[in-house]
Amino acid sequence: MSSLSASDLSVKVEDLSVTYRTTFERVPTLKNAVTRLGRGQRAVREIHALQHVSFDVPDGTALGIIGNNGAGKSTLMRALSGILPPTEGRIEVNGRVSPLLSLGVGFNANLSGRENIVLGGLASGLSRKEVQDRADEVTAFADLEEFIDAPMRTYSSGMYSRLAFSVAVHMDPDILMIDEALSAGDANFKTKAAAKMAELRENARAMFLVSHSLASIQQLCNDVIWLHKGKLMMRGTPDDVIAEYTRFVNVGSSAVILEDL
Ligand SMILES: Nc1ncnc2c1ncn2[C@@H]1O[C@H](COP(=O)(O)OP(=O)(O)OP(=O)(O)O)[C@@H](O)[C@H]1O
Repeated sequence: MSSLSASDLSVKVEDLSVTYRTTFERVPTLKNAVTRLGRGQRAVREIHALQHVSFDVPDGTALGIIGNNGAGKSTLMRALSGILPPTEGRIEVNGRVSPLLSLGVGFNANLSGRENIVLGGLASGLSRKEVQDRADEVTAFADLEEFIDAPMRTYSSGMYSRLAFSVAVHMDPDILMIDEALSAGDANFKTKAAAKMAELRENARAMFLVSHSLASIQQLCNDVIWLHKGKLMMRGTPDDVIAEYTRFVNVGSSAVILEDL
């Protein structure tokens, strides 16, 4: 039985840890090489990308996720969207989550943009007909009419991101997950994307936004968590958390510098 109350919580994260295990070839030292006759040695490296993170997300929350490179933000988004199973702890999600295509998961570069729209839509739980009905709108929003039948490997990174964003926001998600969406595309697209997110915020149960632009976080979110080296450092209002984070990284409060974090 879920302990999540359908009426007021969209997401509950309890004691979540995610550990990546990678193996690598250890470079043999001369002595090792001689005694082990030059055989390479496999070693396992564990990366504790998230460590005992807990938080609740009430309906109506636009949650910003901030933190330095490698803090665990994308890992958290992957775990929330169900792509990555928790190593420990649990995640309860109440509603349909938008596909996380902007992370490079879900799109197949050998297929056309149009075929990838269908894949993304199916991944987010829509029927083929529902997705096909929206394909033109998705394409138009991404300004990709001319290119939509070309394989995605021929797209620029901006075109790729615009399509990812457009698919994510047109699938009527209950929970909208956006990773670095504001850095997708050019200035014109950024403005359009920000307006779309503000509109969706009204309808979606919750929104998660990972961004290095603290100005965007401040503008679009009403709640913020700050991750650092896999740990939850702080949860609070955008003003409070951004102030603490800025103090932590010791850059002062110049808006120009804030934008560059
Ligand atoms: N597939 C993976 N395999 C192994 N380690 C990984 C993998 N993905 C991420 N990591 C590691 O997990 C940690 C958290 O990475 P993550 O991408 O979640 O951080 P982030 O906060 O999103 O960073 P950024 O701001 O640079 O995007 C990092 O130490 C990273 O090297």
